[in-house]
Amino acid sequence: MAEKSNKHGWKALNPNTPEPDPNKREWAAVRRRYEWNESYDEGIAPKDEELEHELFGEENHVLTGHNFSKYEDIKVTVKGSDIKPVESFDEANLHPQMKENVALARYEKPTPVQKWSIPIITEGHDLMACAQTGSGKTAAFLVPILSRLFGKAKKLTAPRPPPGRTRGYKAQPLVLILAPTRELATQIFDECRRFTYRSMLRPCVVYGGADSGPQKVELFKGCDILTATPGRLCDFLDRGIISLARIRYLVIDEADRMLDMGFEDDMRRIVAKSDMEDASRQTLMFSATFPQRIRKLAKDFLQEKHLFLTVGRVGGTTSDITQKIIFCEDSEKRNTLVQLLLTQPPSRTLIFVETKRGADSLDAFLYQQHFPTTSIHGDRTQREREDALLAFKNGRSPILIATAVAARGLDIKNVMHVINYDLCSEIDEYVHRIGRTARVGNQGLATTFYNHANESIAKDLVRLLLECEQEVPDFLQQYTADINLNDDDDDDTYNDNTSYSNHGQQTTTSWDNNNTTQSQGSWNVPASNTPTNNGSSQFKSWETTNNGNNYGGQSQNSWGSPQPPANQAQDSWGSAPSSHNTYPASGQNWSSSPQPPNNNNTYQQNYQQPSAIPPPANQAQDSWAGGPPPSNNNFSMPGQTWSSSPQQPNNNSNNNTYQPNYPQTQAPASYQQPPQSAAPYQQSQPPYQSQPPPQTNSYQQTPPPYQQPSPQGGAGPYMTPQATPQYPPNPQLQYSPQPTLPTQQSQQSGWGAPPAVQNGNGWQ
Ligand SMILES: Nc1ncnc2c1ncn2[C@@H]1O[C@H](COP(=O)(O)OP(=O)(O)OP(=O)(O)O)[C@@H](O)[C@H]1O
Repeated sequence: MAEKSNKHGWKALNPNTPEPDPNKREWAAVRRRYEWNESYDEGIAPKDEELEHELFGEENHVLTGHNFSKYEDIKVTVKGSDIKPVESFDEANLHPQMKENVALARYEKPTPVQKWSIPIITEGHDLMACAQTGSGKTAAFLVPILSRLFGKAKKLTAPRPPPGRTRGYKAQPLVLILAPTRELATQIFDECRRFTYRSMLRPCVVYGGADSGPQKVELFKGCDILTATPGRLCDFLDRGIISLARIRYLVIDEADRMLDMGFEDDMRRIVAKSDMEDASRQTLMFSATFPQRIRKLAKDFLQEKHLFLTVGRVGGTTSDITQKIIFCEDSEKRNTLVQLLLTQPPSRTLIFVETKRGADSLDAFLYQQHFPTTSIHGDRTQREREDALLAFKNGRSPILIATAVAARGLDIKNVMHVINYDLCSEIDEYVHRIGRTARVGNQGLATTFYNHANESIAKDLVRLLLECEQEVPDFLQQYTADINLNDDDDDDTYNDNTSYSNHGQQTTTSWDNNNTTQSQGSWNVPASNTPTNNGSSQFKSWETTNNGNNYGGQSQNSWGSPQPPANQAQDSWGSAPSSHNTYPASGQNWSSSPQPPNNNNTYQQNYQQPSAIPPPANQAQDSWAGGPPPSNNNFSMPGQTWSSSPQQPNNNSNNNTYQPNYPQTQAPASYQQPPQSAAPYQQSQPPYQSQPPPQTNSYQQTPPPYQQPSPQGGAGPYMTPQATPQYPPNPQLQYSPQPTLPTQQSQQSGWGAPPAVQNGNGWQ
């Protein structure tokens, strides 16, 4: 969406960048790559200055940040073999052309994942590697693979067809790189263009949504390194346009996503049912997150003696991202977002929403508010998606609103701020989303709008905040109690137990009618939802569930985490607890709630302990419909009995209150009265609050005047000069103290004050 006008300092960072000419736009697949000529001698192919500038020009690439050296401190583990890491690219024994390309890319030192994966891949091992977002995983596989192939290219590559004689010709790549999104596939293709510069190897990309014609034309010019999204690749395999018979390296990027539901059939088609040979193939998997159940599944694709490399905790994130969580009801999100943008120096900002419609509607809203926005999501045409990304990259639209389609892998210079307008339900997705900022040692800010609908992710989120030494806001403090940061889930037991545990914790406490069960939420799986073995021995996944809800096909719906996503819980897990219900730590009694139990139940420590413990609302709904609680349901603390209710518990569980003066005549004989001494559970018990407690650094009644961000403040070369805001933020809604983005200054001097949360005017 084009910029409307600049009323508040936010404008296109590069306002003069022209909109793409619709007649001249070309697909990413046809971007120029180095074209080897048979007359060249290997090793001394001539330069192509224009292409070299396009591929390696500084303006297009993320440069290392101040904290690059902090990578040295991250713990690395390798399971499977003794490997000696390389400490420098010089030590890595790279092909001279690769050395030169690495230098052109300005890579001075390898990142940890590169230090280890270069020797692992060079020595011929299969690999599953997990390292933080933005830590150079793409080069970690491309550099050693291509370097090894450079010397053998003549021998290994398929002969090119004579021009115009492509009938019956099949592209036969040596390397296949699979990626889950079209944008990521084209980005990896761009990296391939860089690292194959002046070499004999020719990279190509195939991905859905774009014309297949130009992709085919490129394939028929020669394809040695193929990056693909699974759907389009399967299409080309079926049509006999591509053969995988020559594949030497299979790379599965974002492997946890690729092996999850949605891609499973395509992955089987590509790996198991194509002409790709197992014996001559080295398989490499990379991601920043790798839930245990996927690791187990991944073994089907790897040699038994594969290595497992982890840099930091699996699924962890970098401390270079300052993470801020703001309590914000849905109805206040737009308001909050505008104020948040107004209190930040304009800079490249990525806003994540949950739905495609939500993306369109927020895009339109911000545009009305004169913000230079654009959006990317699965319902936009591929042209629109590529244009949106380009506008975001070149600064014409420095605010990009995106769905999960942009969560993984995208590496865009100077994304300074990621805003989770809608928080996702899985922590791994959160890790990928916020990982679009703070790459290779740079700093970034991630702001997340949180409310009761997000409670299913709360504990994982708090764990991540604690692990990265981030501030845990008061309204999330309750989740800190039973988090043990030493409780690492990396233990890769690969056993055949298919129970879905909480990030690898093996204990799954089943849900039962006795709510004194205290573990972090698991449940008895309804019979029709049990994991099924749908084919191959290892491929155990959740199939279509009851109630017509199909949880296949979307990663956020895969049941990797122990709690079903909140909004689906009510559909298919009628008899299971809602993920809104949070249960206190082991050894604790039922902790109390600042508000009466309802569908958004949170149970906070400081609430006065009721004597009888009410069941969470929708548990009650199932177990207690139509009558008083049966005697076998004991919801009380040890040693106590269930207190009675003033009215017959009814089907509408939200109205059920359980108080001691419930007429005994309505209770079955076995139903027990509470002990005389027991205090009743009272609805009016203070401190009832419908909103979380105000923050200590909260809204000031008399805020200081709006401070224009300092002119030096800026996100680097793409910063706009600051204009006097003609549209200052509403002081009633202003953060205090002012939050700051990581400007060059603050990168050196540490962070500015975090965003505060104010409690007036419905702002929470
Ligand atoms: N050794 C290095 N020195 C400097 N920059 C590097 C180095 N290795 C990679 N980079 C740069 O770091 C950025 C991030 O790399 P890359 O996109 O491969 O990260 P990633 O680990 O795959 O991230 P994600 O998990 O988000 O996909 C890229 O711009 C890349 O060019």
